[in-house]
Amino acid sequence: MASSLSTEMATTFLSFTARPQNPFAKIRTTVLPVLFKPRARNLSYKTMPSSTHSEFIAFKVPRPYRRFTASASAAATTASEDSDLLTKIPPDNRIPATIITGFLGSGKTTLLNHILTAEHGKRIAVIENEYGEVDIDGSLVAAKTTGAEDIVLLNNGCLCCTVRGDLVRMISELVSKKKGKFDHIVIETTGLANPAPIIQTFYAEDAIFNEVKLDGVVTLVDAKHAGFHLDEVKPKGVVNEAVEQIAYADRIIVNKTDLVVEPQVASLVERIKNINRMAHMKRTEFGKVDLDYVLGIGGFDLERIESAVDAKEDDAAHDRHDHDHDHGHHHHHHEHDHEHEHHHDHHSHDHTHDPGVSSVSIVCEGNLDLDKVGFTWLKSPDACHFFLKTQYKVDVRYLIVQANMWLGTLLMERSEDIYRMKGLLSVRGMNERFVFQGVHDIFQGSPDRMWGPDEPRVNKIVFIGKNLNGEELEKGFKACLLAKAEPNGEFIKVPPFNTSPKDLLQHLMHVDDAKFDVPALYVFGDSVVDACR
Ligand SMILES: Nc1nc2c(ncn2[C@@H]2O[C@H](COP(=O)(O)OP(=O)(O)OP(=O)(O)O)[C@@H](O)[C@H]2O)c(=O)[nH]1
Repeated sequence: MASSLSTEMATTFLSFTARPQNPFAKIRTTVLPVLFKPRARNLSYKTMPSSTHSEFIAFKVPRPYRRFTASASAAATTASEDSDLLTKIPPDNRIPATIITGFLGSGKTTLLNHILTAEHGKRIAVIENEYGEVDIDGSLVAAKTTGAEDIVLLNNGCLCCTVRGDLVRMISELVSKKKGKFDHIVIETTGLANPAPIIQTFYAEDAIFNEVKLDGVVTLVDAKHAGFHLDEVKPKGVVNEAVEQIAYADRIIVNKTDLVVEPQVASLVERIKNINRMAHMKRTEFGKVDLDYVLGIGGFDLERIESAVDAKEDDAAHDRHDHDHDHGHHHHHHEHDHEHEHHHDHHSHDHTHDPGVSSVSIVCEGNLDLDKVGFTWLKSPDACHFFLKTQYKVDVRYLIVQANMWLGTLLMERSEDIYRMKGLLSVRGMNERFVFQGVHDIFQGSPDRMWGPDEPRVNKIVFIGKNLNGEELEKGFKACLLAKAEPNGEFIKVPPFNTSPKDLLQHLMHVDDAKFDVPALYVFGDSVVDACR
């Protein structure tokens, strides 16, 4: 197998309600925020298939429900013991899947046909979601003579609610029966679908997660009618699908621009930006976009966080116009002073408490104190020693055990409201940028590339969600920044050596809580050990 187990370290995304057992080949340390929800105490686990995949996942619940979870698949390995783990990120070979969503009549099928008829060399499997008895879109889709490998599956019912299981089944079947015959899956939802549960399916269902990766959510917006749908006041507790579809998007296509005048589009664009400033946006007629705009987005890839936190409308001509309208709402702008002035930031965002769905972005320079922001890496030599005794090749620098403060608490208390978030952080003592992203209570974080020698260490976070209070978020975040004088911290390096998951468990069991703040753990491996105490 791979020469280094490090290349097998896996798994990042995990829902608190699901098991972390996905062997997709990425080197990651999963960082979980505090789990203080009752359901976090009902995590279910199962044995990892015996493989060389290895993962380590840690999170902690504060007392009295403190729970530390470590997960590692047992992996017999002859891995070299180098510590250069995080630079060896192997390709993610899972099949990418794109969700196309958008309100009724916004142009989803038109875009899909454009995708299917364009020359891109990809073999695409389509899952059509037709709500109701009659398969209308099915007959409209793939107007071209599709290649032999184009596969269209139809699902009657709404994928987002009643028949999510159907999606799992359809994708599983696709993978089991047609794997190798297609390169990409495109899922067209009904116009009334809320994308959240569909997105979550890709993380909550092992059968899918192990084979398919969510590439992105593309939302079509009808330039003529969207305003009306966005305005629609729903009864309490009922979501406005048009808003939700925009909020979860990685790409927003403002379609049917031929039907409206420019100022109308511009005002719609502003409105969309207030909901989602993370997504890239384009204006189109008949869904005519370059295909790489909608396929291969990497919307959920940590490697691509930067483009999301710096998102802007992709159409330069329209950017010009939009700048004229920039009144600081949700836009951030900052200048680098190149003196690494801590806490130096110039930014603005919505300082009002928006009860609807909106975006808040925080941009500021400075180093974060992980203890405060919500993560702690092991600082004591003992702790390093202990963790590096594993064969799991966890780089202790990134073994983040304690998740207890700002971000953790935020996610714990507000996960329902936080639809999506992405961030790029400068952490004390870490030479790499730390990137993270989340969808509700699914959270993923990892070190990314090194900071450049002259690169200002600027933190950027974008939240999209309900009831966001920009001022409060900013205050909470800034409280995590180190005081200016505080040194940049040092990593402790201890050479790793091997042990089995069981030994790891035993060791952890005897670790003093006070030292590690580890009240309990689970180890996943060839043998599952539940050591909750
Ligand atoms: N004028 C104009 N019409 C468009 C454009 N894009 C799509 N249409 C038309 O709008 C109608 C609806 O487009 P579809 O692609 O079926 O929309 P949809 O989102 O799939 O619709 P539902 O399946 O009902 O949710 C069709 O008649 C399209 O030809 C556009 O940019 N301009």
